[in-house]
Amino acid sequence: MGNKSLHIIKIGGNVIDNSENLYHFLKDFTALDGFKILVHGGGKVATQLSETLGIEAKLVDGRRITDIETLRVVTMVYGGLINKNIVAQLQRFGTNAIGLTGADGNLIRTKKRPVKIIDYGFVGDIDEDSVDAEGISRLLETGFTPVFCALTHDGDGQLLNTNADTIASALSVSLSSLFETTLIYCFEKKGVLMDVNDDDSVIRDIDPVRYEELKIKQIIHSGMLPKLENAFAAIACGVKAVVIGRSDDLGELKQGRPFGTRLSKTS
Ligand SMILES: Nc1ncnc2c1ncn2[C@@H]1O[C@H](COP(=O)(O)OP(=O)(O)O)[C@@H](O)[C@H]1O
Ligand SMILES: CC(=O)N[C@@H](CCC(=O)OP(=O)(O)O)C(=O)O
Repeated sequence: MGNKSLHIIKIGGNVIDNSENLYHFLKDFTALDGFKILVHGGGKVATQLSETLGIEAKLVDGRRITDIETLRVVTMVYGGLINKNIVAQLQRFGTNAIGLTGADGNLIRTKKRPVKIIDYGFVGDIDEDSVDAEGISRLLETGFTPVFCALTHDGDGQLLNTNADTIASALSVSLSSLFETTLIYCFEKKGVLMDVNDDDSVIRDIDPVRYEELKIKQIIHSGMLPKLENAFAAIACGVKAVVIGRSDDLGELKQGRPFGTRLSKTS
């Protein structure tokens, strides 16, 4: 593990969809010290545009079935609309952002998900060789702040749709060999909650044993399940810390105040 600190921060569709939240988040992101990478989703916006275009959005366990028409939509939405807007806003705040898919610079190469029971279409699965940590490190050292969207490629000319939480986790694992890496998942709630409707019920620490209990009691469900699977996979593979919290509260981190839910390897 390197001794330079790196924050990898992922924002989801609900943050991107709200221009005020996005503005505040990007301002706080700019204020964070050290090396930084931003990863964004945008599933909500892609679903909205698909429906406007008369293309039915199909998701199984939070993963989008990406046929050729849907791939065109997500390429426009993730790689174009959302990515370029975020980059332009970060430039306004003085962050020298560079917007990337995994195809750019061959930085994230994936394999099309094999068809088992479900055919996910043009969805890319990340493996241990997918991320070019050295290439990303060179960008960071040159002064750029990479902004990755949820698109990767197979090296054979095909763009693939890859879940943004998984990209953030894979980047953090791979870059842990070069940096002391913290992975932060930002979304619209204050953290992992005991009651999903009560923002004052943040669970401050979760280890794998507690996670299993919370799953059985169905306190954690839907989109939070793959997020936590990705998060635990990251800390098991050398990522220094994983935190899940509200995008609006990112400033608390800089102030050293409690922020969201922290995941730990053991209790
Ligand atoms: N215990 C929990 N605490 C907080 N959120 C939860 C919990 N269980 C399920 N969720 C759901 O998980 C969602 C976050 O996952 P997801 O929609 O995939 O996030 P993102 O916005 O990053 O894409 C929340 O909007 C919430 O509805
Ligand atoms: C394969 C797959 O499911 N890809 C995701 C990528 C976007 C994403 O992850 O967006 P959020 O973080 O906003 O959910 C999708 O198309 O929904």
